[in-house]
Amino acid sequence: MITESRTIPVKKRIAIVAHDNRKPELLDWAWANRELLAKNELYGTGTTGKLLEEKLNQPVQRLLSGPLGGDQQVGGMIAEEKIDMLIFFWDPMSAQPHDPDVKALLRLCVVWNIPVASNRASADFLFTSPLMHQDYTAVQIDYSTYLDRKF
Ligand SMILES: O=C(CO)COP(=O)(O)O
Repeated sequence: MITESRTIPVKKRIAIVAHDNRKPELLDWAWANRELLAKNELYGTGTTGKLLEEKLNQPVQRLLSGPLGGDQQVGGMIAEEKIDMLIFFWDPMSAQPHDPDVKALLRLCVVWNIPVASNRASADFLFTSPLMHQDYTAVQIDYSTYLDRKF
């Protein structure tokens, strides 16, 4: 099943996303981790990206706002192997109008074996991993057998 691998470089391309109720928590976490964030390449959905850029005084490549397609853009970039890691503080207490997009993004992270943090503790564990400071070979599962079914 495992057919390929890809190298996640030292300088990681990190997508950062937060729903509105969790933006303060994300910004707190980002400030506490600003030194390591500065060594990596950041991408963000519209509003999250703007707030991060202001808070960190570091460039963040901004995509569309989540409900307007930003989550789907991040998912597309994951499928094109342009994102290495996702920090996504999603809201467990409120329904989102673009819930299918949120689910699709989280699904693609599993498909492409992308490390994901959805809360502060998991983000801390990722960011204190020695793998943050070295190349990492991530295996890639070959899901094509799922698609080869004969009907
Ligand atoms: O809705 C989002 C993720 O699902 C985030 O979008 P914004 O960063 O534009 O608020």
